[in-house]
Amino acid sequence: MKRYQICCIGAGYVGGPTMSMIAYQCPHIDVTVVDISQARIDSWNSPSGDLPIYEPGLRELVLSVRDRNLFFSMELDEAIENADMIFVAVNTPTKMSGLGAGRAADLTRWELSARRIAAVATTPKIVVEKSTVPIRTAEAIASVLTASGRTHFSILSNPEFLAEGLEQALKYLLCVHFCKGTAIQDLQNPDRVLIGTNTEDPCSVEAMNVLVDIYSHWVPRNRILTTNVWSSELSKLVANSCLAQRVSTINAVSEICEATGADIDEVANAVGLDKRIGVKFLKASIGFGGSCFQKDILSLVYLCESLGLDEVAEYFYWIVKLNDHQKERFVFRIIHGLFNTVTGKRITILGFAFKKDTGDTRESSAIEVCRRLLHENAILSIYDPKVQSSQILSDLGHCTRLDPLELNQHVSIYADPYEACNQSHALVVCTEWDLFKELDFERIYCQMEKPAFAFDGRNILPHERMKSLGFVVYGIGKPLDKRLNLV
Ligand SMILES: NC(=O)c1ccc[n+]([C@@H]2O[C@H](COP(=O)([O-])OP(=O)(O)OC[C@H]3O[C@@H](n4cnc5c(N)ncnc54)[C@H](O)[C@@H]3O)[C@@H](O)[C@H]2O)c1
Ligand SMILES: O=c1ccn([C@@H]2O[C@H](COP(=O)(O)OP(=O)(O)O[C@H]3O[C@H](CO)[C@@H](O)[C@H](O)[C@H]3O)[C@@H](O)[C@H]2O)c(=O)[nH]1
Repeated sequence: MKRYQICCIGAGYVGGPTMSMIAYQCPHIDVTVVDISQARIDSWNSPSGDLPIYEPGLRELVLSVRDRNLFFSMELDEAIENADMIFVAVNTPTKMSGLGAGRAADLTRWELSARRIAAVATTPKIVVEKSTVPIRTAEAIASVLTASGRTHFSILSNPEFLAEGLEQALKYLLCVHFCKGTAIQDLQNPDRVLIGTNTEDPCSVEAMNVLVDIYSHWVPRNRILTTNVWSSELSKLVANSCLAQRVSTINAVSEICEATGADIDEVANAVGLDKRIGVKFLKASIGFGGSCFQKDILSLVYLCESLGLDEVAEYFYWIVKLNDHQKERFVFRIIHGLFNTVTGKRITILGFAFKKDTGDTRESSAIEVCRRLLHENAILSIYDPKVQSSQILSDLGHCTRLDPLELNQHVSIYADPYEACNQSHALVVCTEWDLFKELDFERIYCQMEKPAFAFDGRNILPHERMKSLGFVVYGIGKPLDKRLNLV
């Protein structure tokens, strides 16, 4: 009997991990992940397990199913034709030019994928929207797919809610055998899986049931929500906007704290203990990053503007504006703190990823902090335990437009945090890596120029201990150190 065949177009942060999980949980299904990037596919197939994405536990998961019922391939047409179900998990970044530039999601890759499916498929397919897309995309894609009239397509929306990094991604994706502790509990109880379909079309409902069955192999049935397609598409954008809105709210409050002497962690705790509010996503920071929040909020803003809902658009847009403001004011604190000039001063950047436990730098706040400091002629020493040097240089080259030679004169990347701190005027924490909490600050203090400054953009360092060693410490939303120059 022919085994059920799934194909996923897009072997990225979503396609790779989610398909690995389906393959692991459903050994009776063959899953083929395809991509146009040879480098990505080669990396997913790397014999040493040197995957294109760093995600704790992912390597073990992939190695346990790769070449059993999980395959990574460049043969798009073959995988599409063989598939019963096709997930589309290509990137949908913000448009950079043309109509809706800076707001609308760029659906070029999605449409290209749909056209490829339409051109190749000769047997009925279930097509699953895994990428985050604007509301009514499924409708547009249906027109592209059905135009050829060669076969039948059922289109489902199944937005992905996984968050990168250990705590969130593992809870959703990774299984009992690869991780221990609370992640197991969380894994067995993912918040929800959302499947949107055209409930008036019996074929679509049948397709939805097939997808529900697949998820039911490891997700409790009451956590699998089925809605109409538009609710599903909109829910994804709204979920990210709500999460980001919490971060922007607490970051706004952090500025009030600094102006008044209140402590942001105390306030967040007091507020979050109200069960109606909850403690999660109330950690003040240098601003949210990552490939999703800003892009998805802007997509929602664009939708509202297109619908003439200007006040609603403005409301959501302020989440992003506040985020930009938070990054800007963090850099101002550094410059003012260092006596209003950082020219020629060595500044150590601790962490470059957009959050801990990932090597992903997309929209990382560290990029903007570094860009502004480089603009002020600072010399940067950067350390991140997971981000490749080439990625850091590429991100900084892109945002500063400095050529590699100029960049090399201003930026050094270190594999050791202590070396990165040598002869530095200031430590700047951009990512909340756990290892930063455990550093030997006495040793670091001795290596640094005096006065030695620490600007903690994540409030993870031991501030009081560091102050007693002699550091001048700034924490987001923390009572200000009297030794900080606040002019
Ligand atoms: N990263 C996350 O944590 C996350 C979580 C939930 C949802 N999402 C959404 O999922 C989608 C994918 O995000 P990602 O982070 O995996 O992106 P990504 O950039 O990591 O991966 C996308 C992949 O698609 C490939 N691709 C692009 N066009 C293609 C085509 N025509 N044919 C074949 N392959 C093609 C690219 O080469 C790339 O490898 C986005 O819409 C994103 O908003 C991302
Ligand atoms: O209290 C908090 C929580 C988060 N952040 C920052 O917010 C950003 C996003 O964090 P997080 O949401 O944990 O990571 P993502 O991997 O971007 O995941 C988000 O974006 C994904 C892509 O759409 C969704 O699937 C997830 O549900 C959603 O959490 C990061 O820079 C975090 O440092 C804070 O500053 N304070």
